[in-house]
Amino acid sequence: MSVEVVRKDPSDHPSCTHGPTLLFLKHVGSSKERFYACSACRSRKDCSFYLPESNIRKYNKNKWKERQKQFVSAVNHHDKLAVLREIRSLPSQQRLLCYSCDTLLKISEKGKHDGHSLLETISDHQLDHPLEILPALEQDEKEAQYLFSQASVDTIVSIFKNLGLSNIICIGTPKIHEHIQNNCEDMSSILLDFDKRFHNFYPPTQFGWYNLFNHHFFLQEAKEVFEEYLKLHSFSNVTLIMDPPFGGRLEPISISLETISKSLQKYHGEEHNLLIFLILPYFMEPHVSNYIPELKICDYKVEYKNHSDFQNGPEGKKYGSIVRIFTNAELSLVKLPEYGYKYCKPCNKWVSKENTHCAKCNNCTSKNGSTYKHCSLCKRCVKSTWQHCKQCKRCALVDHTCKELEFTRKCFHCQGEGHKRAQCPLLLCSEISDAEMRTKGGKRKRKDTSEIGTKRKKRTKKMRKS
Ligand SMILES: C[S@@+](CC[C@H](N)C(=O)[O-])C[C@H]1O[C@@H](n2cnc3c(N)ncnc32)[C@H](O)[C@@H]1O
Ligand SMILES: [Zn+2]
Ligand SMILES: [Zn+2]
Ligand SMILES: [Zn+2]
Ligand SMILES: [Zn+2]
Ligand SMILES: [Zn+2]
Ligand SMILES: [Zn+2]
Repeated sequence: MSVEVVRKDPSDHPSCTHGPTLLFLKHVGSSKERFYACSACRSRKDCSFYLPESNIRKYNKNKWKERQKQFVSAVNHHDKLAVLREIRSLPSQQRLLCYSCDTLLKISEKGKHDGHSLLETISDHQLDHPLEILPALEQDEKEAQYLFSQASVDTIVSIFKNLGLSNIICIGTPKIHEHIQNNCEDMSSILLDFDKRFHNFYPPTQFGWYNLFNHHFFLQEAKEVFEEYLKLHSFSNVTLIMDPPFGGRLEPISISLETISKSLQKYHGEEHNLLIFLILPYFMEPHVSNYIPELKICDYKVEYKNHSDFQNGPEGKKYGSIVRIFTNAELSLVKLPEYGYKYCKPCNKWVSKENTHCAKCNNCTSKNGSTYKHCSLCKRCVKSTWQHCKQCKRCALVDHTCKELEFTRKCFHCQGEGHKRAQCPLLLCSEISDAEMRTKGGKRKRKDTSEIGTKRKKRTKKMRKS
């Protein structure tokens, strides 16, 4: 079974509470099913919308409009801003945050929040750094909020500075936004994120409640503010950085990026190209080349604070974080830290220090962060742990089963070439879940994350422990 997203602008699709739905195409054996489902929530317990394309006439637009209204009614950004201003005027001991109600409070209101989960005493620093007091949302089917390490934030911001980029659209990158707001006087940023808790801490000019899979703004005003941001800033120094939730689909992301790029061109001329920094695991490269071919992979290993697979050093994977930056910025100008990286003259770009230049391939060929070796029979570089197998006529792991390899030239799951099922980006989450189960000595069992509506175990707590 496999599920694809039909790559088209979703703005005329039926909407759930999270904006226009996506049209999915499910193959089961030789039969196909086309249906609309939520763009943001991969589990039906988070959003129940499901409508076969053939039943489109049964879509109850008014019912869903009403639900949308209700969904956003709890948020009035201007009221939240007024509360923030009042809270700022109080001494820190008189400030509270109610996690249960998702609101800042004065100490005099505490009685109304009896039994709620409260944070008492909030410093100015904490009000300016909400990520230090908001617990990361780690539900993989929805938010999957994994935060960059400070070293990665510093590197990314210094890449922007080197390129003369000073106005930054932060989509799903609250840490970059927070850093710029607090530390970079000569830069501006606007955060677009699905996490509505940021309404409590940023004014409408700095935060918009947004769904990146359908370019949907939950509040009309946020849409207007964003358009104004695009209008206001000169094209040459605007850039966009996006770190989508883990396992998020590239087809809809590529459409949202196109929409933003066109909007910017509308204001500043068609000759310009929006600079994009998209953060994804390295093995998404074939998919990125497919959907957003102008983005090239940069060797920088993006590190996260709260996910062990995305860390360098002893805590992380053997060869460091698996996450990279994909960008259409000129790679020769994307300068990486001297510690851990080097400039490769023939490639005219910065690469990880383990990545050796292969004269035969005329490239720095490592993908996973280890040093690769050239195989003259395969005529390409391969992982150093691989050896050429005469029977399979290709390089493979020393202990592979030859017969198995024959069947894995194409990915079993998405039928794509260039990776096997185990590396299939669409199965990424379940792959990690598998690895986890194996290390825990559990039985190997794979689940399909792209399967809409299947019940998936919450792994968030487990992941935090691992
Ligand atoms: C993997 S985290 C990235 C955080 C980033 N590494 C940082 O430190 O700033 C994904 C982010 O995307 C946001 N997000 C999740 N689903 C989203 C959606 N459908 N639209 C927009 N943002 C979304 C999450 O709230 C979270 O902030
Ligand atoms: Zn939905
Ligand atoms: Zn409360
Ligand atoms: Zn090179
Ligand atoms: Zn080579
Ligand atoms: Zn070989
Ligand atoms: Zn073999």
